[in-house]
Amino acid sequence: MKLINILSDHPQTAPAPAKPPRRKPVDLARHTLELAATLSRHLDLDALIDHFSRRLGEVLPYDSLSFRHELAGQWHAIAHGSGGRHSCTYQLQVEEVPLGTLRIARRQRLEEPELAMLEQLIGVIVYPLRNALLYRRAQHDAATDPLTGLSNRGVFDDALPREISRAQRYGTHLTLLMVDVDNLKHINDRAGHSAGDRALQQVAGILRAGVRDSDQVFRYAGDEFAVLLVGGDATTAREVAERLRSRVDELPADSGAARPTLSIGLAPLRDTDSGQALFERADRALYGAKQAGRNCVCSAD
Ligand SMILES: Nc1nc2c(ncn2[C@@H]2O[C@H](COP(=O)(O)OP(=O)(O)OP(=O)(O)O)[C@@H](O)[C@H]2O)c(=O)[nH]1
Repeated sequence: MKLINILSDHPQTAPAPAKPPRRKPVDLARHTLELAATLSRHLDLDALIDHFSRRLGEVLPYDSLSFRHELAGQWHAIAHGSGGRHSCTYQLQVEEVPLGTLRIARRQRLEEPELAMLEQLIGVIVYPLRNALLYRRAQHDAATDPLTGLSNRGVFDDALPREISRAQRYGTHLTLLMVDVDNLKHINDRAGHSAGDRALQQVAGILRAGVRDSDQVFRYAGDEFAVLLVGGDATTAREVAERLRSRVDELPADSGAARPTLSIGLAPLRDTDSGQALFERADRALYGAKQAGRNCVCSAD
C-alpha cells in the first residue's frame, strides 16, 4: 500500500486564519479500528467515501474532501463540502496499482500532528477503496458492451419499463428507435471482421453524439441498437432519427468496403403500451424500413 502526498499546499503569506474549533481529545487507535471495521463492510464507492468523510470530520475538522478516480478512460469525482485554501492531496495506490487521488482542504493550516492523524486514517481506507473500485469496475463491465462502450441489452431490458412508467406517470413523451446496420455481413465479407467492428463503433459514436445526454443508447444485439428518446414529441423524434441515419450515410467508405447505412424503426409510446408492446411496434417498423429498401426511417402505425 502506498500513500503519496503529491501536494501539500500551505500558503505562508496570508494572515493566519482563526484556529479550528477545539475538540475533545480523540482515542485515535479506537477510532481507526472502528473505521477499519465499518469501511471493510462497504462495497459501494459513494457510501464508502461518504462514511470515511463523516468519520474523518469527527476527529479532524476540514472544509472539503474529494476523491477522483478513473474508470474506462473517464475521470469521476466524489466531493463533500467546499472550499478551504490549505490542502493536502494524496495519490493512493496498492501494489503499484493507482486507485485515485484524495484531497482534503481547510481554511486553517493543517498542523503536523493533524497530518499524521489524517495519514493514519487514509491508510485504513486504501484496501476497502480498492475493493469498492474493483466492484464498480465489475458492475461497469457487466453493463457495458466492450466493442462500442455502449450500455448492453441487460441495461436496456431494465431501462425500458422504468422509462415507460416514468413517461406514463408524468405524461411526457418517450420514443423507441430500433436501429439496424444494413448489410454488415457484406462489409465483413468484403473488408474483414475488423472493418465490420469499426463500422459498428462508428455507428455507436454517431448515435451517442447525435442525441441528448438524457436520451439513452444501447447495443441491443449484433448489428442492432436501441435508442430511447426522452421528452421529444413524434415529430422531433422523427427528425432525430433522420439526422442519425443521414450522419451514418455520410461516412466515408472504410478501405474500399461498402459504407454502413442504417434502417430505423420508430415507435412513440402510447398511453397503454407495455415494454413488450412498444418494442414490438418499433421492431415491426424496423422490418418495414428493411422492406422499403434500407437506409431509411419507418414509423410505427
Ligand atoms: N464485425 C462484426 N460483425 C458483427 C458483429 N455482430 C454481428 N455481426 C455481423 O452482422 C451480420 C448481421 O447479419 P444480418 O442479420 O444478415 O444483417 P446484415 O448483413 O446487416 O443485413 P441486413 O440487416 O438485412 O441489412 C452478421 O454477418 C454478423 O456476423 C460484431 O460485433 N462485429
